[in-house]
Amino acid sequence: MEDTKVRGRRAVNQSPYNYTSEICISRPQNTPAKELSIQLNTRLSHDWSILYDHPSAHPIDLNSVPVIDLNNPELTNKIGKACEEWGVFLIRNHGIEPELLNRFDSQIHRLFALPIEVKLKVAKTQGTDSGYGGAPISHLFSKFMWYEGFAITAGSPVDHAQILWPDDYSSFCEVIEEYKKAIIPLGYRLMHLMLLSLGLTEEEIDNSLIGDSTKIKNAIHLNSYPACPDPDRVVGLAPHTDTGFVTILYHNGVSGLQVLRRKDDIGPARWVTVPVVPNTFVVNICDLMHVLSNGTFHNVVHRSMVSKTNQRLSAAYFFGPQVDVKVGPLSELTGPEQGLPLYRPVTWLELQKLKSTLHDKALQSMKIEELRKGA
Ligand SMILES: O=C(O)CCC(=O)C(=O)O
Ligand SMILES: [Fe+2]
Repeated sequence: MEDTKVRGRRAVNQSPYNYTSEICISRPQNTPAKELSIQLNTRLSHDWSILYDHPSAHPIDLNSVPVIDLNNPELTNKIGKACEEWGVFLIRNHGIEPELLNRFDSQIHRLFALPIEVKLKVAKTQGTDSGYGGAPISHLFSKFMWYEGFAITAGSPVDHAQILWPDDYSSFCEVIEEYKKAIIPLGYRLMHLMLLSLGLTEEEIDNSLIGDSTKIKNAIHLNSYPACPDPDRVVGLAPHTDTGFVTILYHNGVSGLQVLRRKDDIGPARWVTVPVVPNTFVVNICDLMHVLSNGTFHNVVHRSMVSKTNQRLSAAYFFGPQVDVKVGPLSELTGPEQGLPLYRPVTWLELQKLKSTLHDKALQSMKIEELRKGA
């Protein structure tokens, strides 16, 4: 027993696996992959001490993440309530074929199963956000995460896929394309329902930026959390909120995602494990949807934990505004009767910059009340 623990601890303190995280932030444009890998391996620390910042909910906490059937006749209300109370919910009967999801899953698995030398050929370089690398939020934390990822931000991953699989890159690209085609309408449908639940009319939604697809942009992050010998001392993806409007998350059925439930009548703030329910996606409310809803929807803090025995794979599909689009509280939700706007408008890029310096205080700094105090 003791022996296993010591082995586990050593594995966590010394570079435990044969690939490296944090490639994206530290790889200067021309560093050879091998040299980079050596540099990173000497400074790895995956040992997190802040994991127990909030207690974990009892595993059978009855008050758990809502599961919403998209065929429910009360759908709009259910979605509105889940966005306000939880900022996260599962959706079933979403219309995406299990067969497509199986093929998507196999390709994610195939990607991360490649040897590290091959994956490093498509490592993100400074100033780019597509490709293989560490956690996109790694610059916010001093510890490394038990994570490797592959980001597809600008259209097709074909350039990278050709490098990864010179002889068979099309099966990866095709499935990514099919997945996007299926998930994009689902994202729009969910955002539409969210605005309906806030009381906007169909016409108001059509005239809002959610109704204008040229103003929306999206990206996929494929995530891998390998099995870890000492899972209680590492974190797969550290606590964060997503910055865009909405994230739709696919995962391979290995538990690990946790959301921070706010203090309520039942108890103090606590980490709640998102249940694994077959044939569902997880939907998260992100920062800019919180802003758009003038604070009504909860941008949920979440993190990923890792398993001792199973690799966890996930794919986050992010919907957000185009870089130059300013997002502020919807005018329909503010006024003499509803109240003043809580936030000044920002672009997605601006918010990302604020988060990289102010961390979880970024939204606070955009509060109009806060700005008045400072004036
Ligand atoms: O893998 C997960 O469960 C969560 C991923 C996530 O939060 C993200 O990609 O932003
Ligand atoms: Fe996230």
